[in-house]
Amino acid sequence: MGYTAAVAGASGYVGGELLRLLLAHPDIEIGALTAGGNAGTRLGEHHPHLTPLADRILTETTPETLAGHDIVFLALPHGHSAALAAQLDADTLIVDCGADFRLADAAAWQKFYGSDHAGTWPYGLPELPGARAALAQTRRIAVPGCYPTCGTLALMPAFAEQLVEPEVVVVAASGTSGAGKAAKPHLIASEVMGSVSVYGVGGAHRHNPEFVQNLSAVAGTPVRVSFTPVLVPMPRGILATCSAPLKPAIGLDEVRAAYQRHYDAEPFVHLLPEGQWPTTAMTLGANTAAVQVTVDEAAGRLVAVAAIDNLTKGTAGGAIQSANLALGLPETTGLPMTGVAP
Ligand SMILES: NC(=O)C1=CN([C@@H]2O[C@H](COP(=O)(O)OP(=O)(O)OC[C@H]3O[C@@H](n4cnc5c(N)ncnc54)[C@H](OP(=O)(O)O)[C@@H]3O)[C@@H](O)[C@H]2O)C=CC1
Ligand SMILES: CC(=O)N[C@@H](CCC(=O)OP(=O)(O)O)C(=O)O
Repeated sequence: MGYTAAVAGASGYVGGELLRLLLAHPDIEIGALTAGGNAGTRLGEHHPHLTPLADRILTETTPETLAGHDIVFLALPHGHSAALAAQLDADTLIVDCGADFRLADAAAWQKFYGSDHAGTWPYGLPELPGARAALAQTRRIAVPGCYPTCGTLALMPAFAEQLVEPEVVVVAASGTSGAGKAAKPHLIASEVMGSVSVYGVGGAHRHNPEFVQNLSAVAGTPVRVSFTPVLVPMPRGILATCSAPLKPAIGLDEVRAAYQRHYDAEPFVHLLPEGQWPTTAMTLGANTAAVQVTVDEAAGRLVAVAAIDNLTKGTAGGAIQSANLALGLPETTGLPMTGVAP
């Protein structure tokens, strides 16, 4: 059976990546493509790489243009999803790539996003314990932030198997497409190109509460997270380096065995052979996460590193992976396992 999908925000980076992946999806046909100020323009003006769709005209983003599809992917700035979702059929599968429905803690939402909390939808990270069952029964999906996808996958087995204390440090480097295509003051090309910089330091980044939510749920106890994002001069990719104090008497063999138990059967999470470390390049354009873990004996810490493509596993690919589950399709349908190199 075939499904139709509308993409709202089709002129943006996430919209473009959704369309690249949907063009290869055997069960989903691409329907309406919408935008904001760029409504009325050709898709090819924004995504010249999407040749088969180049002459499609972007329409306005309204409940009417999005209605009548089986699936609606929302790739819009934060704050737009609730009003649109309220006017679409309850039967429509809505996959929100924005943050509006990710957090369960209304106070944390208010603190980090400064607006009223819209609500909470099932969280689209299928690798988390219990997530697949929730996604299989929902018509509403909140796609995770790209940093939390990467860092949570790096640390999940350590918390699921109680190997570490609930105190985490995450330093994650991202390419610039994570910020979207709209001009931002900290993304002036001549300054970004020749430098690496931190931002959102000291617990200020809005992905902090998302990390806390994910890791605390897995650990079954509140986890404190110190997260520092780093901007690097490349278009795509996130590399998260994460560490936490090991519980007494936990060694490398036990740590590796735990990661193997959790990830050996995961289609998109690749635990690398011992000694090989993730790079963003190995995940470029693929819906995969590359993960490695070791023990720093002198420091008494577990160190885990994960790499993803922020636009693929980090957003659009993860969104389609979760949508596949909600539609009852094989989870891997239409999603690339292989990247692009060099
Ligand atoms: N980039 C990433 O790596 C990730 C992004 N996300 C989230 O995905 C969403 C999309 O991000 P991204 O593609 O990077 O952002 P972009 O800035 O690249 O694209 C935003 C899209 O939304 C449209 N838009 C903007 N304002 C409005 C409006 N008022 N009404 C209707 N449409 C509007 C834009 O249309 P127009 O061209 O007409 O302005 C464009 O199509 C965001 O919520 C983002 O936080 C989530 C995880 C990772
Ligand atoms: C490099 C960069 O700027 N990255 C973005 C995160 C992208 C992401 O995951 O987006 P949302 O949580 O907004 O959906 C940022 O730090 O704001």
